[in-house]
Amino acid sequence: MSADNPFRRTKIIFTLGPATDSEAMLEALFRAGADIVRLNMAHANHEWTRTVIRRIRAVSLRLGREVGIMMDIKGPEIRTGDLAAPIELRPGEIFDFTVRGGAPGDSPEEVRSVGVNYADLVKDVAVGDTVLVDNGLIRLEVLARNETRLRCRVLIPGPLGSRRHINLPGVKVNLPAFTDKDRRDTAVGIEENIDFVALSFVRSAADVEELRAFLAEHKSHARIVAKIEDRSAIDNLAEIVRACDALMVARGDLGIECPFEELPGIQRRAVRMCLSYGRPVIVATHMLESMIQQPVPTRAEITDVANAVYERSDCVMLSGETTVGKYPLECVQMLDRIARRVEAEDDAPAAPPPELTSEKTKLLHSAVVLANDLPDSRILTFTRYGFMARSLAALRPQRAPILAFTPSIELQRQLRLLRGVEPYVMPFGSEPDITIENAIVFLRNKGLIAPGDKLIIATDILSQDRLIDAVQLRTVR
Ligand SMILES: Nc1ncnc2c1ncn2[C@@H]1O[C@H](COP(=O)(O)OP(=O)(O)O)[C@@H](O)[C@H]1O
Ligand SMILES: C=C(OP(=O)(O)O)C(=O)O
Repeated sequence: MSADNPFRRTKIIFTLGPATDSEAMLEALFRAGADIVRLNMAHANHEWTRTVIRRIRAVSLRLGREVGIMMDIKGPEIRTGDLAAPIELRPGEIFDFTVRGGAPGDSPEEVRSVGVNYADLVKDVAVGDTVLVDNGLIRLEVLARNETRLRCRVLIPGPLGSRRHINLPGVKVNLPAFTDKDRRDTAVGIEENIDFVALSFVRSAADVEELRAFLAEHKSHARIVAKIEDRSAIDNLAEIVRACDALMVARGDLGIECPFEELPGIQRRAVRMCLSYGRPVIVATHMLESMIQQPVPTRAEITDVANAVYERSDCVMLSGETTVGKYPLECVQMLDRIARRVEAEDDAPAAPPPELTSEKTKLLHSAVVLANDLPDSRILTFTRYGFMARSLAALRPQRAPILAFTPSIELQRQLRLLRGVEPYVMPFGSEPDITIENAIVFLRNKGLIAPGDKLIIATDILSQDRLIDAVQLRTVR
């Protein structure tokens, strides 16, 4: 397909923050092709959350481009508290992490300190252990501990800002998978009708099931994204992939919790496993990190993004680049540009399909085989619950986009996550044939198909009063 192909297959997620939460910036980012907005609940209060969700919906409506909203809840994540101003930690400095309101009274005047959101930190960590702060940028060694504080020595110094993430590699943290804060955050998300909940530090399938039960109890249809971030997630990868609706390779934390040289292999294995189970997969963090400060990425970053596209991930994700970065719009444009270019030249042979268990998925597989055989064809499908679109996306057609029609706006937003799927909202007609005809007229009016184009239509059709599964080949007239 040509480089001016209107359909980018790889989807773009960006994290919302002060750099991007204005109406004007949202509009620019949606026009640039952003598919999903992520809200990181480590940094968001409920008032801001509600305000920005409503703003996103209003801008979507105005532009006629519905995007998905992903609420990223923090799970068993340990963070430092708020600081009025960053503390510049010095090499060799003695520094306290305090819990249960301990210190400053508990610490001598010359020892500086910060609060931590996890009271049992002082129990889980032993003298001699390493504490890493802010994605591993700052390193401390534990010298002593009591009920209310950990006393440490700074080994690798740096500036300590507000709500910095603490990693304790190898330490089994005794926090629940789905915390009270997560429940409160998710309840707000459900009220505001979010499309995805991303659960941080998923350690087993049971963690995903706990969130699923909560969503069901609150009658939410939000899809669950399991973030794999540590060693237990890697050990239990297959069961987590089976339990979730999508996986996120959260490389920020993975690169700290596991030896960093293992990260490329872990990414490759996780993406392949998702493809083999037909689960969507997101590659996240540091994709364009240098663009937080600079308007152009490094060559290595360009290649990293391309690699995620070559691996056939569903989505690539931006974090600091769009929360606090100087060039958020340029970052989305850059991902768009790299993905389109790589997709245009990707002529790798079709990947082996995921295990096809039902007759219906076998039929859809035949539709994808046909599409791969017909240059410049498009797949059309009609989906009420997303099954058809998800199954087709999982089969990774090589070039043909999957144009998915649904009567549900919620489903349209959720389908934005899927590689190769372009979702459209359209009421369904009284008979499948009428719906297909309406879809073709819609696409022609939008200039998305032209006479002579081949359409492979995967849907059920009415035959002598019976609905039968069918794959049709039509040429646009
Ligand atoms: N809603 C927000 N409000 C203010 N700052 C934010 C927000 N979301 C993210 N940030 C800032 O952007 C940085 C990078 O974003 P992200 O990767 O989502 O966070 P983190 O690395 O803290 O998990 C954060 O460390 C934080 O300083
Ligand atoms: C996406 C990640 O999680 P967070 O930004 O929430 O720490 C990550 O660690 O890569």
